[in-house]
Amino acid sequence: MTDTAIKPTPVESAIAPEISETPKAPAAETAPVVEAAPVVAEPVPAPVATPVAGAEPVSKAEGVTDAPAGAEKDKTPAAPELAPIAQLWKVAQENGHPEVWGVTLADPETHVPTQIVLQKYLNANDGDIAKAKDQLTKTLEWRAKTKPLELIKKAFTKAKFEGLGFVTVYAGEGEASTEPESKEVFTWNIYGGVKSIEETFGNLEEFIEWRVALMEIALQELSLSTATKPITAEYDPYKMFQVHDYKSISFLRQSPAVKSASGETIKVFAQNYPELLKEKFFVNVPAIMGFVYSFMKLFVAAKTIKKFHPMSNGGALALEFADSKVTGLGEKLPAEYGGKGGDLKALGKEPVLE
Ligand code: HEM
Repeated sequence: MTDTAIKPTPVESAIAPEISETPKAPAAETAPVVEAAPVVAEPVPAPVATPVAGAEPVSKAEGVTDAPAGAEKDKTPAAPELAPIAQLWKVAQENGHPEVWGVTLADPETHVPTQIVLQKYLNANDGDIAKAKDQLTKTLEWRAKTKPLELIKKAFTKAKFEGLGFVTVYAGEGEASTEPESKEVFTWNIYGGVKSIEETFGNLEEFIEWRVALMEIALQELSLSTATKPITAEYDPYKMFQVHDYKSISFLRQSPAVKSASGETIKVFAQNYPELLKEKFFVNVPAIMGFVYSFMKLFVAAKTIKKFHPMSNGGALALEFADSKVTGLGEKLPAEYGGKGGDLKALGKEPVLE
């Protein structure tokens, strides 16, 4: 990272008791990807091992498991177990909620977008199928209840949320292809722009709905529903960058409203949006507020924290993207983040405001 990265102040033990009211987020969003371990499932019909049409076949490690060792010794041959992805598909079918992240779920053997969604639940849980099933079930239940796609159309109060959240997409010159590597999706949270903590964070449910709407807009831009490349435990280009900008925050204490809004958002996102974060930058963090970083980290899974980059100078953000496959990504960012591109108000999408 750049030399603008600030060092968190070691105050965790001093503030640790404060967090007991908020449960620690599950290790979901950024669990390191490992090969999915073969899992013995209840006997069910064998999957049709057709490769995904028009795509690289899903490798055995993350998609297909052999019959359990010793099965052939049984007198009655055991029905072959389902591959982990097929088991997750069964969970989704049994649950009945038809979509996740804008993808209408279908048989992952032939439907790449569904393979991507289900594989992310496996990756988020280090290939642990029981945990992946549990997390997927909870997501399906949450989506059925929350109806996140409808929140994209819902109008939020301008006075509370205007200018606080944007989604931008940057594609390379002449790279407007369907390749996931040819574009980068960013969500921006300009929490430094909050005018009144009570207004923005006071109604927790409304804040979470607005935050979810922003995430769902970003997911639409990621366009998993048109994806053509299956992912594996090691390869997953369907992720986004997130930026929190704390420029000119006018309050130096974390109010209870901010604490519960951030705690609840972290929990909801870790549970329902796993494996969608590439890297997260916290910019314009006043040095005096380094302690907040230490505090926030207490809520977040260790694997997710590895993707966090606090920076005191927002103008240096563009330098962070020199390695991007999108040519000149840094230059495309708004000028206030060190690029030469249009500002967020001009280029970004916001949740609907009224
Ligand atoms: C006092 C003003 C602040 C407000 C209103 C605020 C607001 C929030 C909110 C609402 C979240 C929930 C997650 C999200 O929206 O993506 C969050 C997360 C977070 N904030 Fe802040 N924050 C403030 C200050 C800071 C400061 C100064 C830092 C230091 C870097 C910081 C670091 C973090 C971290 C590390 C997370 C966890 C992010 C995640 O799990 O993705 N916050 N903040």
